[in-house]
Amino acid sequence: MSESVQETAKFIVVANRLPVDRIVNDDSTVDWRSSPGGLVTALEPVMQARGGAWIGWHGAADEQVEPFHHDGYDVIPVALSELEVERYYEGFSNATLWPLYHNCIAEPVFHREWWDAYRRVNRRFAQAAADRAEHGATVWVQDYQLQLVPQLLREMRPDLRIGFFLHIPFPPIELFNRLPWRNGIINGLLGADLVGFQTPGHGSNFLRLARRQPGIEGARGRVHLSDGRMVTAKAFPISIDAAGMAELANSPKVQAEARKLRADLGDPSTILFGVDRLDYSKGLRNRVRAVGELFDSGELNPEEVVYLQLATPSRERVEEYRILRDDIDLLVGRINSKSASLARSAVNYRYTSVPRETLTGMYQIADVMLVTPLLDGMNLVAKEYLACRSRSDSALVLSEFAGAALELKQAYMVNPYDIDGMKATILRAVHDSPRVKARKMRAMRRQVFEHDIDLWADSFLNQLEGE
Ligand SMILES: O=P(O)(O)OC[C@H]1O[C@H](O[C@H]2O[C@H](CO)[C@@H](O)[C@H](O)[C@H]2O)[C@H](O)[C@@H](O)[C@@H]1O
Ligand SMILES: O=c1ccn([C@@H]2O[C@H](COP(=O)(O)OP(=O)(O)O)[C@@H](O)[C@H]2O)c(=O)[nH]1
Repeated sequence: MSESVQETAKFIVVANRLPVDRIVNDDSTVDWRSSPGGLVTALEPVMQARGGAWIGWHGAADEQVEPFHHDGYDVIPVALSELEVERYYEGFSNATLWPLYHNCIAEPVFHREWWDAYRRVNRRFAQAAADRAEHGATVWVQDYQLQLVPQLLREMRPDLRIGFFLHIPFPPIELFNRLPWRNGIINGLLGADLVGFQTPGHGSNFLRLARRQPGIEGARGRVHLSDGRMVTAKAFPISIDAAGMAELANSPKVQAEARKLRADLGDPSTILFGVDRLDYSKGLRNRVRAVGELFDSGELNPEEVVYLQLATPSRERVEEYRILRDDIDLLVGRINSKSASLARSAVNYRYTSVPRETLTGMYQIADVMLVTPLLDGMNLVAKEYLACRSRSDSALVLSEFAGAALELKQAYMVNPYDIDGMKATILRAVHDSPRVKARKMRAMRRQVFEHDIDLWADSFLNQLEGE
């Protein structure tokens, strides 16, 4: 395969994020770092297998970066100004749409200038795809930051096959209809031939709204537009490269890392583990409270049990995320000040991201994995744990409001709003017999290995290309 960047591509992914972030250091030197979040984890192996071009923002403001070749595909950076980062990314995407689509856990903020920036930036992404696509190419647009791209791209290039996948929940009509620009968003999405969702419920919410648009009729997962086009909406639950992760987990390097991590934590008899972007949708406040109360009451003994929680920095300039960071610092500090032995802390909390090998090592030492979002499109962390941890005496505590809960039915299921219920379930996950845990793990691991990222990409793209 050629190592130089191609002028055009017959397969293109368009996402707000590129797989790598450009970091400009204080001394003006430049580093590239792996981008945060599950979207990148999921799409990287798809691009490595298929080749083509990935169009996205490189994570730094006011910087023009030339296209480059990376891991078997072309990376086409789209530039954003500082004001666009503020209004399109932090504003409309992450202070309007993100809370609105996550059940208004935080109050969505509506500003007309943010919407204007969102439209302008969506047009830039659509233009970049139109310029790069071969005649008849397949273009796969990703996520809530780019919901206008399908329609804009179709106007520019009617010859293309256009797919769209939403990684986060699509809200019920009563919430979506608060959005002053709701028709713009629905029409934007209807520019695609196929719109994919994480769960059937999200797809039905979208179809109900689409059918209310003038001139649109629909039945059985499809809508017919007045121009004769047909748009299909369907669930395609996203997944991970399960075999690749298992291989990494079993490598001598990660095994050694796991042993060292366990020793560094003081070799406790039980390790509870959580890893999340520091986002209010992930339910960290309630999770930390629940575990803290278990330490307080002595139901978990801090001499024997450690709770390791990694929170990866996310959207740090958005108000709600700053407040959350302070809240978690405070909660963890309180627990440790009460229950810490001199030798080690009950809660080992790290506000950082870690290399893939280290994270894999952490999954390996986690006796009980805590995944308790208030609402989550899918949650790949739950699936990664299952792929990496082959020991049968393991337990996954999972929120019923994560998309993953529809597939991982044998998990220790919790309502993350019910702190007492969560405490009882965590204790069950710690104390259940190895036989009970083994049965659950076997069934869930089978599900993850049989429904991996290749199956996700193939099902979506085969359907799109057959439409
Ligand atoms: O790009 P950021 O603003 O730093 O945020 C990171 C990503 O977060 C979201 O991830 C979602 O996608 C996952 C994979 O489908 C899914 O498991 C998870 O439930 C979602 O929250 C966001 O949707 C991405 O666009 C961001 O890149
Ligand atoms: O230090 C870290 C912490 C997390 N992750 C990855 O971030 C992704 C989180 O995806 P998920 O779907 O659980 O949630 P999102 O952050 O996308 O909402 C997973 O693939 C993790 O392996 C990572 O690469 N480094």
